[in-house]
Amino acid sequence: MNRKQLIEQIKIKKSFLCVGLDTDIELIPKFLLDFEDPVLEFNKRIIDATHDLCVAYKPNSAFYESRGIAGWKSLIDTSNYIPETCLGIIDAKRGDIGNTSTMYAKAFFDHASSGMSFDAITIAPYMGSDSVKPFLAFEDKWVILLALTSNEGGKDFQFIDTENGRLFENVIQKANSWAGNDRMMYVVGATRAEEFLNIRKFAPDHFLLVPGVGAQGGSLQEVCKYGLSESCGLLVNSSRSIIFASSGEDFAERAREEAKKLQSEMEILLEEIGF
Ligand SMILES: O=C(O)c1cc(=O)[nH]c(=O)n1[C@@H]1O[C@H](COP(=O)(O)O)[C@@H](O)[C@H]1O
Repeated sequence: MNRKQLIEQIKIKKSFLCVGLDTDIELIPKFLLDFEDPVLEFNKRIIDATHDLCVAYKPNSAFYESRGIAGWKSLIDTSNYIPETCLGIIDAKRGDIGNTSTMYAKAFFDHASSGMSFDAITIAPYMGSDSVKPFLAFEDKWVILLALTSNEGGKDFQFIDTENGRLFENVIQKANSWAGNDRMMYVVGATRAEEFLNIRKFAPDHFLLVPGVGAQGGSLQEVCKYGLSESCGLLVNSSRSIIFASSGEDFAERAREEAKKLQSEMEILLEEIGF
């Protein structure tokens, strides 16, 4: 899905919600354990219940890799179940020397090779340009670079002063020369709402992937106050607060209710900026 198509979906659905598929097999309703692939069954029902309310799904690969072969199979089958009207983001936080990055890119982007063809991948910037560019060599795919993360430890390095501002500002400025806003997004945690105004100086109309609303306590209103751009420019992710809203048989309906609450707030926020 390219930038134009993503913006179209945001307009159609009046939503910039990303549902995080952090599907912990220990937390899914017990009755699903009778299915051949309980995680896939869970994800399918979540997707069926929410796809008209969100514009992206983000499986976090840790929850799948941790289950070995069965987990990879759940991830592959989930990737192929994500509808075309939603951006498929694999949250893998990769990045390595060039030839290794190319293999990571093949793993998540090249359907003929791995059975998966996500639209976008989260990447750690620490190893620099030659660790990121192999992902950009795959046509029409997005890199979502970690800039300012939502966790407490994000402050350990990301706020260090450099001659080009703080390290996360430096990351954005540098990465802007690797690809435009049609191929590059940045991760900015919802718990850092006060920084959005500043980030928009460096990335005025880039899409920002914003995790941290819901279980981590970030505020959608605060993020939007400073973060919305003229093309919307936000994908706000929530994982646990949606997918684990109930541990009973009604989990998919409850997930829909939680997604609907966020979508309704988003609709108002989009209207306010005339989007
Ligand atoms: O790259 C991410 O998505 C990410 C970056 C970040 O700074 N903080 C963060 O929480 N995430 C991811 O976003 C999701 C947040 O999940 P919830 O806290 O359950 O909504 C998890 O998959 C995290 O790995």
